[in-house]
Amino acid sequence: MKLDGVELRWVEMPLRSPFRTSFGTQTVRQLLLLRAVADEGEGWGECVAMSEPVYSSEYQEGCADVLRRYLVPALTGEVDGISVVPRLKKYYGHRMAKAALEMAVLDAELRARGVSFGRELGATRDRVPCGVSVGIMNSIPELLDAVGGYLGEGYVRIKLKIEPGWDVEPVRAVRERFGDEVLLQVDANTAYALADARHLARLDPFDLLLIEQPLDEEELLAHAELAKVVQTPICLDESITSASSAADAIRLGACQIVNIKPGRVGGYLEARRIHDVCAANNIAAWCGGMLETGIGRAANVALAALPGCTLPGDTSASDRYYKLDVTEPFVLDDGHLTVPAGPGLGVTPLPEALEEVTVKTEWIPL
Ligand SMILES: CC(=O)N[C@@H](Cc1ccc2ccccc2c1)C(=O)O
Ligand SMILES: [Mg+2]
Repeated sequence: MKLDGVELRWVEMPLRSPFRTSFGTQTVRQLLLLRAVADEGEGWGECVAMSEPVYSSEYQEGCADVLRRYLVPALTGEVDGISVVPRLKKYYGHRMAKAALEMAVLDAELRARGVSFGRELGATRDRVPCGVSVGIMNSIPELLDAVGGYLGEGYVRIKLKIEPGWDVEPVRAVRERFGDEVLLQVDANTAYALADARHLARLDPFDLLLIEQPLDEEELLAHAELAKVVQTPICLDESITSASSAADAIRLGACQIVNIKPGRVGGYLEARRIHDVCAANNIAAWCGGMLETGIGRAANVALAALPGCTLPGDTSASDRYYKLDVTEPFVLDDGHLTVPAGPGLGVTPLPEALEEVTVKTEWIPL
C-alpha cells in the first residue's frame, strides 16, 4: 500500500462532567485524530496524548510536531500496518504518536482486506464486560451517587481514582454502601511513595481486585518492595511501555496484573505482544482507557476481546465521558460492549459530529 498523505485533526470534546485524578482535573478532551489516505483506501487512528504532559511525557502539540516532521515523512513507498513501527525505529520514543500512525495505516490495510481489528488481533469473543473509572470527588456522598449511577447502568467493575487524602475512606464507603460482591479497584496514577506502603496496606481488608500504579512509573523495584507489604495485587499502567518492559516488571515481581494501553505502548500490535507476555506468565491483563473517541474505543474493545484480557477493562460506553461521540455511540448492553465486526475498526466518523468537534486540520503530504 502506498500513502498519499496523512490528515491531522485537532479535536475538542467537552466532558459530561469534570474528571479528577491525582494529576489534575480535566473538563475537555483535546486529542488528535489521524486519517491515512492510501492508494487502497483510507484509515483512522487516534492519538491518546493529553493536551498537557501530565499523564506521560507526550502531549498533543508535541505529537503533531513529531508526526509532521519525522514520523509521517518516513512512510514513503510501500507500507502496511506491520511495517510502520519498524520503519520508525530511528526515531526514539513518541509511542503515542507512533501508535496513532500505525493504527491509521493498519485500519486502511484491514479495510482494504476486509479483515476486522478483532480478527487481526486474535479476539476470541464478540462482546466484552466493561468497567468504569470514577474520578476523585468533592465528597463521599457525591462519590456514592456516581458509583450508584454506574452500577445502575450495568458496569461490571468500579475503579476509583485515589490520591493521598482520598483513598481508604472512599473505598470503605463504597464497600459499606454497595457490599463486598462489587468488583472494585483503585488507580493512584503514581501519587504515592514506597514510604506509604503501610498506609496502602490499609486497603487490604476491602478485597480490591488491584491497586493500579501506586508509585512513580520508573520505580519497578519499589513496586516489588511494596508488593511485600501490601496484599492487594499491584497492577501497572504508566510503567508498562513495551512487551520487554512488561516481561521485566513481571520477572521483578513489580506487578501481578497489567493494564494494557495501545497508545502508551506504541500501538495495537505491541499491545498484542504484551497481552501474549502476560498470558504466558499467568498474569491477568485488561484494556485500559484514555477517554478515547469511538475511533479508539472500537480498537480498544477489539483488544479487550483477546483471551488474556481476563479482567473488565476501562472500555466504558461513549456516554461515560461524552454527550456526542464522533462515531455511532458505544452503548452498554447488560454491562457489555459489542466488538465491531466490520472491516478495520468497523466504525467510521459521522461527518457532522466530526465537524462539530474539529478545531483544526492539517494535511501532511508524502
Ligand atoms: C480511564 C482512566 O482512568 N484512564 C487513565 C487516566 C486518565 C485520566 C484522565 C484523562 C483525561 C484525558 C485524557 C486521558 C486521561 C487518562 C488511567 O487509567 O490512568
Ligand atoms: Mg491508570
